Amino acid sequence: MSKTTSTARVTELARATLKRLAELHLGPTPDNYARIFNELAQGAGSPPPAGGIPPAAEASRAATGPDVGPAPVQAVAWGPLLLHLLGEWERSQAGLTQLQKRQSIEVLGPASMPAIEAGELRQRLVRLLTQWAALPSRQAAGALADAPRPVETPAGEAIWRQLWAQSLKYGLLPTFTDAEVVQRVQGLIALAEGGDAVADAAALNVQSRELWRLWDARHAEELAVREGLVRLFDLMLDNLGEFLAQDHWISVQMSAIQDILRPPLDVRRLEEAQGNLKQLLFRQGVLHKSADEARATAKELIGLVVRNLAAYAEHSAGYNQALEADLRKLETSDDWEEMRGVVRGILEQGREMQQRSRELGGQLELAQRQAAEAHERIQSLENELEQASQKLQEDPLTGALNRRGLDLVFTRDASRALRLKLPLSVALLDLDHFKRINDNFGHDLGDAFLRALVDLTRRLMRPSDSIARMGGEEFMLVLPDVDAEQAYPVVDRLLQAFCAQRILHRPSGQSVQASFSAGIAAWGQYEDFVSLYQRADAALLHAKQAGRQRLVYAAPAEAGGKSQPARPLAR
Ligand SMILES: Nc1nc2c(ncn2[C@@H]2O[C@H](COP(=O)(O)OP(=O)(O)OP(=O)(O)O)[C@@H](O)[C@H]2O)c(=O)[nH]1
Repeated sequence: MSKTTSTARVTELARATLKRLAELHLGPTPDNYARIFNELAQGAGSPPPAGGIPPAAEASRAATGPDVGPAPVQAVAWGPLLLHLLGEWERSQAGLTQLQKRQSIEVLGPASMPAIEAGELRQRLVRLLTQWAALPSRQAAGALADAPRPVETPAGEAIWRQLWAQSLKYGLLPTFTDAEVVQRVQGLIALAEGGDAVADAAALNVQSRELWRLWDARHAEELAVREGLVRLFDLMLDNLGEFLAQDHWISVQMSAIQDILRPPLDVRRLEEAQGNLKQLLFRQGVLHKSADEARATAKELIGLVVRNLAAYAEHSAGYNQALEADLRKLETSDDWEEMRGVVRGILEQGREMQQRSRELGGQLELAQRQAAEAHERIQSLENELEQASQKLQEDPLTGALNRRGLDLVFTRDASRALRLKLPLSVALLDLDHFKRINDNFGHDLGDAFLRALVDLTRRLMRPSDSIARMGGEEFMLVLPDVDAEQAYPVVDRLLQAFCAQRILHRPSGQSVQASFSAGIAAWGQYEDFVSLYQRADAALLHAKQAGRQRLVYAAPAEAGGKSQPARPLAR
């Protein structure tokens, strides 16, 4: 066997090894590589490579490339894509000449490449590589005959290098932050763009592979770390939230952060939510610190008063004892001089006591004033803190609770109902023909009706009742202490007041009226929220189907939470 033939075999074996690694979803580590290479070499009757991994192994997974077929084009990362391009460029596909490959790349439009958008370039590349990858290799598997290497023309080489440089510049470079990787990519772009084509081709090849290896290692590790962190963070929040459940504002923060972490993680949503949360946390942090300081001041004042009172009590106890002794002396003494001395002493001590109590009185008054101020400050800070926390639970348009707020309220009211064995009902409200109102009079008027409903609810219902916006024009009322029959007149009163209320549409001068339909459901003890919501929703649907502007009872929870033909009430 000639030296050239042996080298070609090893190269082919290396390529087959990489393919096998990819099929088995094994990482291209030296150990995995050596094991598979040996297996294939034994199968093909070739000796295992001497000196570890042969040069072709450096192609890593490029020989097979990423699974560009089924993955959405946007999801294909540039790194694997470019490696795939390298691999397919080097592979000899049956029925595809190197000239045809070069022509396909020319068609990608490298001449106008600077004008091509990165996404468009990626799409074109993916399409092309999918076609190339579908073609079998020119040699049958296991046949390790030499393949004639197509000869590169200088023009083809130039196009290839240009495509490579543009892909790196517009596709890969913007995705890196790591300084070392960025530097390497820039070096590679410079190499691909200029210089002596023939002399630099080998360097370009080697450096591209090195870059890929570096990128692959960093990327895989970074991904694993990020996923692990999110999981860890989520777990921590779960436990911390429970642990701190009694601290209302912290538990609200926890649920807000968990909302952000809920997949799919969308970068824009993540950044927006992080921004809001940061602001809120900062604000709450400041308020908390001020409240703590005010509390510490109040504590200090109380300590001062107690210390003064103790000193005063000690002193007055001493005064009383001295007074008793003087009085006894007065009773038993016949000596006028002695008696005068005793009386003088008593008067002196009395004056001292008076002075002391005046001082203490002044101190007490000051302390009392400061304590009252501190108390007021604590209260107002705590109110502000509460309001800041509530913002996280509020729908910004109407001021009704949002879904998170509803979760908290429902959990609170349901556990209270369970504890006190009291009923609890909900009503699911949906504005009628709301689209028509929006379409005819504009969204501002639509919004005004949404706010009007929430305002009316606040005016007409008990302070313990709550209203939450479920989304769009759908709201949920949570009514503690009432069953469905008792909830009916309450919701009916709201419906009548809402229908009677007209809102002026200034541009047309029309006064517009709206209505809603509702499904009323009594909570079955231990029933979960989803089942309660579904029953109320089924009743709401019946109310809509029966003509709107009406209330319908939901099927009882005992019926397994399944809706039954609803019982419309006379209206
Ligand atoms: N003004 C305003 N409109 C909204 C808001 N959220 C959702 N909507 C609109 O509410 C309308 C709801 O329309 P549909 O779901 O067809 O319901 P509908 O017209 O009320 O019909 P029925 O419920 O069957 O009586 C849509 O046009 C939404 O765009 C909002 O915050 N403000």
